[in-house]
Parts: sequence; structure tokens; C-alpha cells
Amino acid sequence: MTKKSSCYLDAMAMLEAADEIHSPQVCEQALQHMAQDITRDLGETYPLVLAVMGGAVVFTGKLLPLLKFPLDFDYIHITRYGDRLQGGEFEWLREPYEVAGRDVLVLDDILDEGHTMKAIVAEIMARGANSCHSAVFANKLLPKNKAITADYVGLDVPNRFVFGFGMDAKKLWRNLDGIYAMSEPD
Ligand SMILES: O=P(O)(O)OC[C@H]1O[C@H](OP(=O)(O)OP(=O)(O)O)[C@H](O)[C@@H]1O
Ligand code: HPA
Repeated sequence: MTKKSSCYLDAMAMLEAADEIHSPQVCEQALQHMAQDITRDLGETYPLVLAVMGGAVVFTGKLLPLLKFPLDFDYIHITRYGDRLQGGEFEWLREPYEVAGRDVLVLDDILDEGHTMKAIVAEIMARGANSCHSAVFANKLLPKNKAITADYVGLDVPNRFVFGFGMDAKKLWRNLDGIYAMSEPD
């Protein structure tokens, strides 16, 4: 039998200690509701849909086939957490291109303090977009005001570090189909 790496063991221990917040079934239902709302509001605008890498990858992959109207798709990449549990400075790894005159829909995995989405929307509007809507799969419930609220929210999550459904904790477990919260120190 092969020896399991310490990364593998750490990942399994993290999942074992975590609490399930939203099951895969609840996540799928939330996706359906989001798709209906987005279709109702943006279905005739031929939007440019921008996924925020890398957290939006699962949300995007599951949402796009539910949007049964014409759209363009591209991605942007901005990060401020890396493998940390606290946000820091922004780093743009791929800026938004060819947004002038477009109705843009930004997809991201989570709205936490909202600084990332606020910076994205500001950048897109500064580049001449006609409009910019935001859709996040998870909205973290915080005891303070956020920098921005999202136009479309899949599910609320508690004020804990969550992972799964595209979200990583210390770079782990983006690939889970439900949402989990890391165990809290005793
Ligand atoms: O609302 P905020 O407090 O700004 O946090 C939300 C952002 O943080 C995460 O990105 P991260 O910087 O971890 O990059 P990632 O997408 O590569 O995980 C997440 O994907 C959001 O983009
Ligand atoms: N989980 C994963 N990524 C995040 C979070 C979180 O709770 N907050 C901001 N980015």
C-alpha cells in the first residue's frame, strides 16, 4: 500500500473535523433558483458573463448550462486571500477585457467582506460597461456592513471559514459538492 502524504492526511483531517453547512442537494436547488432569477432579469440583454477565478469554477460550471439564453463568457482573476484565512492586498492576475458597452454579470463563489466584488464592479464600470450585476453562490453573514451587496445570492453561510463548492480553505477542497465550515478552535 502507498504511504499517504501529509497533505492528504491534513486534508482528510480538515474535512473530518468540519461541519456540513449545505448539502449537495440544497446547493443544486439554490442554483436552480439563481438561474431563474438571472434569466428573468438578464435573459434578453446578451450579457458578458465573467467568472472570477479560481473560486467561481464550480459555481460557473454548474450555472452556465442552466442559463438557456445567448451570452458571452470570459474570466477574470483577482485574489486577496491566497492560502490565508484573512484577506489582504488585491492582486489582479487577469483584468476584465472588452467590457465597454456590455451588460456584465460577474460570478464568484463567495461574498465575504465584499472588498473583492466591490473592486471588480468598480473596475468593470470604469472600463465603460453599460451595467454590472454580481452573483455569488455563498454570502457570508457578518455582524457588520459589507463593502457591497450582491445582486444574486445562492445561499447564506455562517460567519466561519467555509469551503467546498469552489471555495478553498488553505488551498484544499474546492472540489466538494456541498459547503462545509472549518472546525473552530476550542
Ligand atoms: O468578499 P471578500 O472578503 O473580498 O472575499 C471574497 C473573495 O475571496 C476569495 O478569493 P481569494 O482571494 O481567496 O482567491 P481564490 O478565488 O483564488 O480563492 C473568493 O473567491 C472571493 O473572490
Ligand atoms: N472560504 C473560502 N474562501 C473565502 C472565504 C471563506 O470563508 N472568505 C473569503 N474567501
